Amino acid sequence: MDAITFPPAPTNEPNLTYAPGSPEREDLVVELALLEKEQRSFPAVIGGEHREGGGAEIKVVQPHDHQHVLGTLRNSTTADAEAAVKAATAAAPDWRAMPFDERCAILLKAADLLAGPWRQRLNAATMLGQSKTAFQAEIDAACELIDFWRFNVHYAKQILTDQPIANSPGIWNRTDHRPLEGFVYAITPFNFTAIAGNLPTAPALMGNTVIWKPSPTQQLAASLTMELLEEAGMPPGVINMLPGDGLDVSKVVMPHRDLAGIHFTGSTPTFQHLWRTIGENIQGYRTYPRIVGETGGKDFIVAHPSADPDALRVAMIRGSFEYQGQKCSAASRAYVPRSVWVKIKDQLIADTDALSMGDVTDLSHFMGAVIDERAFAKHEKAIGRVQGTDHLSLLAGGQTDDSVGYFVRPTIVESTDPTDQMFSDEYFGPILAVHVYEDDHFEQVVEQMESFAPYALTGAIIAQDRAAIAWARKTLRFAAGNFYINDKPTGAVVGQQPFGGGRASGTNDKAGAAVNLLRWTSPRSIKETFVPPKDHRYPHMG
Ligand SMILES: NC(=O)c1ccc[n+]([C@@H]2O[C@H](COP(=O)([O-])OP(=O)(O)OC[C@H]3O[C@@H](n4cnc5c(N)ncnc54)[C@H](O)[C@@H]3O)[C@@H](O)[C@H]2O)c1
Ligand SMILES: N[C@@H](CCC=O)C(=O)O
Repeated sequence: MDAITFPPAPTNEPNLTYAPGSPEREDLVVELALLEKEQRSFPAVIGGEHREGGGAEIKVVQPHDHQHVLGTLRNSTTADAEAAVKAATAAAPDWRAMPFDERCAILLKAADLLAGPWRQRLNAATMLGQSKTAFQAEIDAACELIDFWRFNVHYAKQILTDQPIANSPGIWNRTDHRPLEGFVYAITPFNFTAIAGNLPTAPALMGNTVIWKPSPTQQLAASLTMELLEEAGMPPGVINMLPGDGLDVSKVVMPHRDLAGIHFTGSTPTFQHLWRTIGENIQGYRTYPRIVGETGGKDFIVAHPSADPDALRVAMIRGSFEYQGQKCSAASRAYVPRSVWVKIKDQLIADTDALSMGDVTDLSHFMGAVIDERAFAKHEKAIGRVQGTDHLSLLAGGQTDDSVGYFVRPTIVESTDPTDQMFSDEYFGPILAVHVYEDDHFEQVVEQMESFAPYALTGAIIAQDRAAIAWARKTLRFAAGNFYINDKPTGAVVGQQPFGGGRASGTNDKAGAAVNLLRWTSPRSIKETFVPPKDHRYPHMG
């Protein structure tokens, strides 16, 4: 008989520092050298079998050194997708019948493997493939992914133990937290190894089988994550990974009768396309697919005249330029009162111009390159527009160079017009738009920016005045799913600041939290009557 058990209580994985001379730095350098030398092929994983996709070849390169090829993948075809659906369907009965504790143990083992022997391999892959610095790789590929796996086990257990609180005499009520009927399609972005690892495993933990389509530019770390999960004991067919652009995969998977949910993180247009496709196919599904998507942002920092100037300056630099601004949470618009602006402007520009950028295997850099040619071109265009626009002035950065890697200098643009597109459009890179306002216009500025952008992901208020903080917290209640007071708007920690946003930023089903895991269950209410009535007549009938 199964005992009632309690998995180990989760705590956040501590960040290692990679300071010169530290053992983690030495291990990381070794892994970087190994992975740089390898030229891998990245196969699909279908029903536990590793096999080359049948479509066009895509080279996976280092963004900061785009002639350096890390490996190649082949676009997955419709035939690959059909095989993956078959494998996910075949694996489902055994996986959902597997005791919950065993499913938990697989993810807890994966977390321990990542905290130990796999840590520097996945960090190195994330640095080389996604151009993250050692620190940015550590907080993502190591700590956040470990936290997702450990905290999800804790929250899943909470869900299973959530049972009806009332039972009429002679009756026992129970809730059966079933997995969904069908498979889940997990589609993941380039920018976070942790998100890529969480999106397929969260539904799997709840007993679902999954088709996972990672981003081609994150494929190195995605393939290693898949290997790690296999080592942790994830059975064949539970998570089926299909590399490539996903276009042919979606042709098969999106209209499939057994599509039970999509777990997506990426841009708003892609998510809206997927949602529309589900709408167009709505009559063909066995059950209504769950749609969970976390998408774009136009994240803000608003400073009040009482703001601490140094706190503001550091929040602007770190919040906007860490990982080249390629976090959905990155600050890309700031509203600063003139009295504070005059105190920080020169230092802010000097600090920004001094940020070192380059090959991330040189650990002295603050930043690497943007992810690919498309992102580079988008930034060149946005910066090019500044020169010809009267109300915009370039204060820092603006230089771009793609001769070796896709480098875009951290850029600050001042705009006298808070309705410029720089305050509404997501560029997803190192460009910060600043609007300087007169000190007595704080409330008008906040009311204007509250809904000027369509997004509502992250935002920050920097202020010392408690009444101003309280007012901003209330006025900006729906402007951000993650709201920070006197801090940068990036760096949410699992279990501490559950992450996700509303409006055009997504369905706000907080990653790494119970509300997210609930979306992958379909509860069944069970009522048992111990001594059923034997007479159909009611007492009032006499
Ligand atoms: N809110 C969040 O939690 C969060 C987190 C990370 C990134 N993001 C957002 O992600 C975006 C950047 O990531 P990106 O460039 O990888 O986004 P993207 O939308 O270009 O791609 C996301 C994923 O969707 C895939 N895709 C695109 N079309 C598809 C289709 N028809 N069928 C199947 N798959 C398809 C891509 O290959 C990739 O795997 C930004 O907008 C950023 O704000 C949001
Ligand atoms: N959760 C991350 C952002 C993820 C999106 O890219 C943060 O809070 O900075």
